[in-house]
This record gives sequence, structure tokens and C-alpha cells, in this order.
Amino acid sequence: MTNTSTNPSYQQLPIIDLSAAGRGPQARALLHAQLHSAAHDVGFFQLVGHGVSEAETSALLDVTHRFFALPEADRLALDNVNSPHFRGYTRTGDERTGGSRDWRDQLDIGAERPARVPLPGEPAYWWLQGPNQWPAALPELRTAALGWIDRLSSVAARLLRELLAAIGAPADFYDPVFGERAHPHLKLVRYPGSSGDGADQGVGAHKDYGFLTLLLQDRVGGLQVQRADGLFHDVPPVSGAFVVNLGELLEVATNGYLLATNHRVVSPPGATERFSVPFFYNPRLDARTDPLPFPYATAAPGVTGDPANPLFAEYGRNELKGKLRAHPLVAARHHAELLVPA
Ligand SMILES: O=C(O)CCC(=O)C(=O)O
Ligand SMILES: [Fe+2]
Repeated sequence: MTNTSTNPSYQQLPIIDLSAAGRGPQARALLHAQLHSAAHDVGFFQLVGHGVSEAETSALLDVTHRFFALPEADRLALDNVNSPHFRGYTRTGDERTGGSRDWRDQLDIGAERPARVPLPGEPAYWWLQGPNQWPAALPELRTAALGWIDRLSSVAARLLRELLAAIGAPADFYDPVFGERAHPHLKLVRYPGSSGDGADQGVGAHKDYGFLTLLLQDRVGGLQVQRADGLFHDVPPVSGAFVVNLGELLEVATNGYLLATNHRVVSPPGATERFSVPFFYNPRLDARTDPLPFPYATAAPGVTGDPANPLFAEYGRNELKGKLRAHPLVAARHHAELLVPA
């Protein structure tokens, strides 16, 4: 990949301490100023003071390692090609981003709900609701993953409210699109090192589909975020911090005042493995993202106009667009009628 920047002025990443929200009006006002700038000027930041302990994160990383250490047959028993809901295991090389192969394997997990097959005339995105696939040989993974989804949903809910307040909007404006029927998503990811053929796309440049992503990464590094100079900048691991990116719905919500952050992962060198656990804070599938009332709305530039990646205000549509693109084997097997002929 090209265009990687080594510009030192970009090496200081904003660090946001969420615990400041509970430390009185002055601390909260300072938090809001920092959050406003981090979200508007940079588009991503490191989140600390979130209340998730090191014991909790190491337990999750431990179960992640144990999942990828299972015999391949145990992982392939959960192949997402068998799930019309895009849940389960994707083997290395089966996922595509920007039309090219990603060199990572992963387990996709969502809210645990029964399938809701769309009736004629209903939106196709209801396919995204359905059961997960769990490894029989590692029953504790289910508890850990569903527990992490609950834990991070509440951190993300607090963070979103502070972020909305920080830009002068009603903090609870989007509360109704979350709640019981929200559609959070978790991935357990392994980057198995270099593909050996000269490509270094761990995952290609993309934006996430929802409101906020809270990423737990190990110490290896390789995540890069595109900044205002157009170049990709390393996001070095910070112990105890989650990397937060803004997703496409926040861009839609603010008419481009906040931008969804374009990011990618460069494969680790040689046989080095990297593990990460992105958590995606997504609303209900049938939620429409109403425009956010806030004082900067009139100055907002509008959403990014990329014909290859239209942004949809209806969350389910926005996610389905991405899943069909990223998982062509699942799409071809279960959803051929949804694919636009090339
Ligand atoms: O693994 C990472 O650091 C980032 C993963 C990511 O961007 C994604 O899965 O959407
Ligand atoms: Fe991402």
C-alpha cells in the first residue's frame, strides 16, 4: 500500500477520558471541548476512563486466542457460508474490501435473536437478524462475547450521549433507535501475518456502517486511519484504551459535520499474528437516522458523495450494502436475488 504518512505532527492522537463526564461541570465542559475537536477535526481517538477493567479485556483476548487456536475443522464448522445472516467464521482470504482480498480470518457475532426471514415486500435487511454460530469446543466463548456486547453497548451509549452534547445537540436524541432491538455487532479477528504474495491488505480501507466503533487491539499495531491530509496514519496501541472511529450514520446524522473515518489494517510482517476485537454500536435495523438538530448543522458540508459507497440513513440498508460486498460467498449462496448484475 502507498500513501502512508510519517508526518510527525500527526503522531499525537487525541486521548479522551470518559470518566471526566462524572467529575463535575468544569471537567465535563473540558471533556466536551476535547471530544468535539477529536470527533470533528480528527475523526478518531483513544478512549480511556471507560470503566472496563484490564481483567475484563484480557479475559476477552484470551478466549479470542483460544478460538483461533482451535483445529481448523472446528472453526470451519461455523463457516458463515452456512448462515444467510452473515454470522460465523470467515476463513482467511474469503472476505473482500474495496474489491480486493483481506488477509484475516474472523468470527462475526451479533445480537442473539431468532431468524426473521423477510416476507414478500419487506426490506431484505431483515436477513441480518438471526442466530449466531458458536464453537461446541469452546462454550465459554458465547458467554464472553455476549457479555462483551452488553458491556460495550453501555460504554458506547454513554460516549454517544457525551459526543452529542459536545456538539450542542440533545444528548438523548438517538436513544429511541437503540434500546431492546438495537443491532450491535462484534468481530473476533486474527491477522495471520504476511500473505506471502506481496499484498499487505489485512483489511482494505473502509468506513464502518453504524454510529461508533470501539476497537480493542493487541500490542502488534497495523491499524491506520486516513486524516485530513488524505494520508493513512498509524494508530499505535495504547494500553487500556479503545480506539474509537465514527461510523457512517454519524456522518449522515450530522450532514457531514462529523465524518465517518476511513481506516485499514496493514498485515503484520512475516509470521507475526495480530488479534483485534472491534465492537460496532449499531441501532435497530429499521431505524432511520433523522438529521441531528445542532448549532453547526447549517455549516455542515453534506455527506461524502462516493458512487461506490452510498450512505443510507436506514441502518439495515446501510449494513446490508456492506455485508453483500464483503462476503461474496454468502451473498452468492443465499442472496443472489439481491446482487446487482455487474
Ligand atoms: O482490526 C482492526 O484494527 C480494525 C478492524 C476493522 O476496521 C473492521 O473490522 O471494521
Ligand atoms: Fe472498520
